[in-house]
Amino acid sequence: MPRLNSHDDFTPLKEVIVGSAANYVGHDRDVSFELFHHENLKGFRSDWAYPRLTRAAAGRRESWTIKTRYAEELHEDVEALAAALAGLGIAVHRPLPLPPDSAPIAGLGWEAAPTPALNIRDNTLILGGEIIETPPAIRSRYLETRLLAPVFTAYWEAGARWTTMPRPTLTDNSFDLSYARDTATTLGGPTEAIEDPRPSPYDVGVEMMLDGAQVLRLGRDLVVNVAQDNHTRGAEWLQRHLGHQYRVHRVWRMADNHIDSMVLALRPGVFLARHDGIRDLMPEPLRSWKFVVPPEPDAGAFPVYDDYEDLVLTSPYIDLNVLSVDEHTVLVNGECTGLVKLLEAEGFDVVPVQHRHRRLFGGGFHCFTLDTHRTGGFEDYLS
Ligand SMILES: NC(=[NH2+])NCCC[C@H](N)C(=O)O
Repeated sequence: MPRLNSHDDFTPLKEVIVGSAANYVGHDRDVSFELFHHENLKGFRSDWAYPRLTRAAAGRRESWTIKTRYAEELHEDVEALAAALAGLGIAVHRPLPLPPDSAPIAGLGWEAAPTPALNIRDNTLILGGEIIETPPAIRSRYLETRLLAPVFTAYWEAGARWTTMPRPTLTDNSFDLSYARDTATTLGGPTEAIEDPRPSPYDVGVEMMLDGAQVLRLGRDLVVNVAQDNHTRGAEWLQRHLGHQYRVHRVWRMADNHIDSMVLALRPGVFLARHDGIRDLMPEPLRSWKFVVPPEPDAGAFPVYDDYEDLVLTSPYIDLNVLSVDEHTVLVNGECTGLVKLLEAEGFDVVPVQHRHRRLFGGGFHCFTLDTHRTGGFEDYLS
């Protein structure tokens, strides 16, 4: 296994891990899940999005079955993504698949059904030659990175540093509810508060939680989206851990959590951004970059889901979540023709890959992957 080296999202990609959708059978709807996906579950008011939930969710755990056809089609699309990357000459690694009928996992005072290591961008941050496992905010994802342990072990054996951020206890009181309580969503509408956390003998107060996908990596500069105190603590940990070599720029509430359906760097000087306002939310030195903004998503490009049976977890902007293979070549969901055309007009080579159910499983190609080897180094793109 060659050495781990990944400082950015756009220099030539040599090795990547592609998530697995095997045996994705359902979601555990407990307080951690409801809070994390709050914005899409409750805040998005549009006639083609999921209607708001009617019952308070705090403290409850309810399993929500995903229709077999959607799970199978997702699996097909993810396997095709892995094959497309391999076809481009990139070494592709895979997590362990979640076994069928896997037993629930448990923490102090809670139990949850595990989900497969699909959106692997979320719970790990690769910074250069270091693997940093980030503290999960969703209970059912608590052990997800263990499915990546064989790959991480191989990189460790080849010399990588391997770090785990402090693990949260994830009691109901661990969560800072302020974002869910007091913001208009990034999609415009107000959100409904999630109330009524249950006390636990294991309460430790508000904990550090930060997903790798909240971090935009640009060599020695990191842009970290912070929306509430769980994130503030995570960003603080990261700054202390990395010391002064890195510049950790915090951006306030660009998104509820993940940044990668808001803004992605396509090459030095060029961002792909959800809307024009993203420029003003970025750290000052990055505002002079070009921001390419795709046309508004076309409602007709998404499968039609059942308002009550199918849980929509992402916004219609999810196709912005592309994966760059190098500074000229981008893997794009072929179903998103507006974006394909725009990137071609901007001079990129687009590799179209099918991804049908991007609204049901929380991610696109950037989320499903973790680039472990790109040729770029610890550059200063701001000078
Ligand atoms: N790394 C990820 N899982 N990113 C996906 C973010 C999706 C975002 N919450 C949206 O609704 O568009």
